[in-house]
Amino acid sequence: MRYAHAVDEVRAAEAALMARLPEGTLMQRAAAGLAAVCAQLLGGLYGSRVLLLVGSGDNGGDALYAGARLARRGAHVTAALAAQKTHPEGLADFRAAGGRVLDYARLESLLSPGEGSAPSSAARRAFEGTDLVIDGLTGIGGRGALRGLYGALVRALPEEAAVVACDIPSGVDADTGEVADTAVRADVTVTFGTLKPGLLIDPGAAHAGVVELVDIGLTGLPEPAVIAPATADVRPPRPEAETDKYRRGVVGVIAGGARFTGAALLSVGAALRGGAGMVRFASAARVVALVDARWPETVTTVLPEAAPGDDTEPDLDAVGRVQAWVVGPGLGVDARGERLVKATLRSEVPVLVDADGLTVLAGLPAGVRRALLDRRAPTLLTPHAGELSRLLNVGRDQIEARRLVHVRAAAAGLGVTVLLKGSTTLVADPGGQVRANLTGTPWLATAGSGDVLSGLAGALLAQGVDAADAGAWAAHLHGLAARIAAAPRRGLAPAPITAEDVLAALPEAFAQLS
Ligand SMILES: NC(=O)C1=CN([C@@H]2O[C@H](COP(=O)(O)OP(=O)(O)OC[C@H]3O[C@@H](n4cnc5c(N)ncnc54)[C@H](O)[C@@H]3O)[C@@H](O)[C@H]2O)[C@@H](O)CC1
Ligand SMILES: Nc1ncnc2c1ncn2[C@@H]1O[C@H](COP(=O)(O)OP(=O)(O)O)[C@@H](O)[C@H]1O
Ligand SMILES: [K+]
Repeated sequence: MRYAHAVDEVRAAEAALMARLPEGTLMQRAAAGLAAVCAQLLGGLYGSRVLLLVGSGDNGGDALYAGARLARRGAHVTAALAAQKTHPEGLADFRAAGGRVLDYARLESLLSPGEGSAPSSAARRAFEGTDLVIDGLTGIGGRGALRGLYGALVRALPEEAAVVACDIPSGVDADTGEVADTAVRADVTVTFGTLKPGLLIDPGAAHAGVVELVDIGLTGLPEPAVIAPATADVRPPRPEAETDKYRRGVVGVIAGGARFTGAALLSVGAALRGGAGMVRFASAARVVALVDARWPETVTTVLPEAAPGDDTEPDLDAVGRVQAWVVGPGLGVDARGERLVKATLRSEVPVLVDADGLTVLAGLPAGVRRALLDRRAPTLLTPHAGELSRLLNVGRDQIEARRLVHVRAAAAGLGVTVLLKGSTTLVADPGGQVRANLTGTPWLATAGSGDVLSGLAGALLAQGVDAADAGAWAAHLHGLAARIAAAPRRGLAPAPITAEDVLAALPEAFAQLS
């Protein structure tokens, strides 16, 4: 499990620890860890060229002390001072170690705009041949878009240099992962004491690269703001010797309609491979016929088409008993879809609402929606940013830029567990606990892969897994399966995949859990 704590909590824990330790101890621990990672990346230090980006705060102090350590071991280190005033003791130590200083005035003239917004050729020349950049512009104190020389300096960095960010890539909001404008793109981020949420959530996570945690002795941290399960933390139930198909859990899938049939096939397939003892499927005759043909192990029910004007509730008892419902993939957003979503939510078992089911929910009057979601059994909604945008009435771009805020708002506002899909999948429960998913690949952004996720999570719900774990574990397995499908053998470059490929790789993803 990886744990990420909010900035305020980190500061409080640091303050308590600093009060017990000689001054400067924590910064030395941080700098030692940072320098060790840089030395490892560089291989040989002798003759290597290192550039420090030094901001006005303690993040710059870490970079200066780390730079001094590398200089003492033979590296040529230059500190670009991007603020008029930088950490004085760190700077003194850096100079004493033989580091070269590019002071603020000189840096400012190097960065003075060349043609258009491109970095001036003077800055390009000055930074040419850099092997490694250490980014110490802003850490947990960074707020908003990079100001002053910071942005121009980041844009002028040589592309070929490796970049190590100190604590968090500058320009990324440590609490949320939001990026207002220019931000450092790091190969490695060396973070101190605990992870910060912005390292786990896009767009920040994509800027952080590999995250290395350095122990600085921080203790007494409260509950993390975000947790990210590792593969070892994903523990779906395993059948006991004397189990039977009913005891393992039966999942009911209601999916597909007049327009879409593929979603039903994918969702049912994933439910079957997700470890439930049985899958029941109910839909229109045409969809049922397809499911029967593709997945003969499914127990299917044809739901009678309602006559126009007939608004009687569908009879879910006719489908048989289930331990969880999945409703929505390819369902359609017409009156029939609405009646089916309402019927499942009125049941007393866990319900996962996905895809068209979510659009139906978004279209209901707020009071009706609230009453439907006010249920005792767990409810898990699995929107992508577009679906969440309809539920919250917030622009899709806003949701993608500020995932954490919006997934929390949705879970708290609707009183249910919400899994927000996308480049970072987040699962929030109404109490504010958030899980971030660490697996997956951008190749997963392919039509139908969400339907696989819903079937898989539904199967976990039917096996008695709580909504937050069902969502987080399903996302983890789904991401593992996608990686296996995209690069089936070690050393192969990832290739395009289909949702069917993800479905086919689910057994191997489960096998990786043991
Ligand atoms: N507090 C501690 O005990 C420790 C802190 N450490 C380091 O200290 C960092 C925090 O240091 P600080 O609190 O000084 O904060 P930072 O160094 O992260 O940033 C604060 C400074 O950056 C400026 N700034 C903020 N946003 C900016 C923006 N968008 N554009 C331009 N300038 C901006 C502020 O005006 C302020 O001067 C941590 O991230 C970590 O690297 C480590 O040494 C470990 C111990
Ligand atoms: N950039 C990305 N990187 C990794 N995973 C992604 C990315 N974009 C989307 N995904 C994942 O792909 C799946 C797409 O699901 P969804 O949007 O519901 O598509 P569909 O409705 O076509 O099935 C989700 O699991 C989502 O988290
Ligand atoms: K930084």
